[in-house]
Amino acid sequence: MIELKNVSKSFKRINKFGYKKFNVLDDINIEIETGKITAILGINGAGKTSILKTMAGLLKPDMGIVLVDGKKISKDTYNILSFIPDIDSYFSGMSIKETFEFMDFFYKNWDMKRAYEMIDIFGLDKNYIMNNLSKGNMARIKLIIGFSQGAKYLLLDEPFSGIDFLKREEFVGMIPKYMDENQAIVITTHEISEIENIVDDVFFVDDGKVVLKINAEELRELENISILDKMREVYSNE
Ligand SMILES: Nc1ncnc2c1ncn2[C@@H]1O[C@H](COP(=O)(O)OP(=O)(O)OP(=O)(O)O)[C@@H](O)[C@H]1O
Repeated sequence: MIELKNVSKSFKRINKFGYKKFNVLDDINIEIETGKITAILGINGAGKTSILKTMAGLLKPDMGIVLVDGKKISKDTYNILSFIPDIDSYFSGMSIKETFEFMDFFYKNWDMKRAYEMIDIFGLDKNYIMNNLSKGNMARIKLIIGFSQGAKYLLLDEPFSGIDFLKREEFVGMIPKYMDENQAIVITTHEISEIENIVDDVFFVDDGKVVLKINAEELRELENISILDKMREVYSNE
């Protein structure tokens, strides 16, 4: 389990009066359970990426605590967390094959068989050069890298940006297909409709706060409404 307990983080922002502190994360409490796909949902600037970076140990909270399997983030926890960022900054001059070889060297649990299986499914060629990839193919490679690192916790920041409408269903379907039961996947998104069918827990984030947590199954059973409807309800009450 990943636990964020009373996590707060602020940055300084410059304005005409000088610097002003503003809260990016404000007393966040989140639990990520294994065997589940969890979505962190919110509009632009809500704090989704900051939450993911905090889970990955890349952003240090000013207050509160982050526990991964009951332990504070350390070198040991890095091996069980895989953070796939929104930006495409991978190894620009390398081919896909060379990128995989680099990953194999770097990550002790790298699964080369899985990586090649996934590029076949996506119809990619291992000799493609990374910086020539289209946005959609880069998104696919990032998903492959995430799933092949063999990490228990896979943190995917906006994984669907760049994937066109027609291919999204196939792409989204790969996530539960490749997920192990003792793994947990966290996805940030502002478009819940595309993952509505695969997600278990959803944390609605607004202005650095968790404003609602729902379980997708319970929502369907108890309220008989979709997550998208719930999202409209939450954000229209502002
Ligand atoms: N290092 C930083 N320094 C200053 N401000 C930051 C920093 N990182 C994030 N912010 C600000 O914190 C707020 C939340 O950013 P964050 O990237 O977490 O939001 P988000 O929900 O992921 O947004 P988006 O959907 O646009 O990616 C934004 O206002 C952003 O400008």
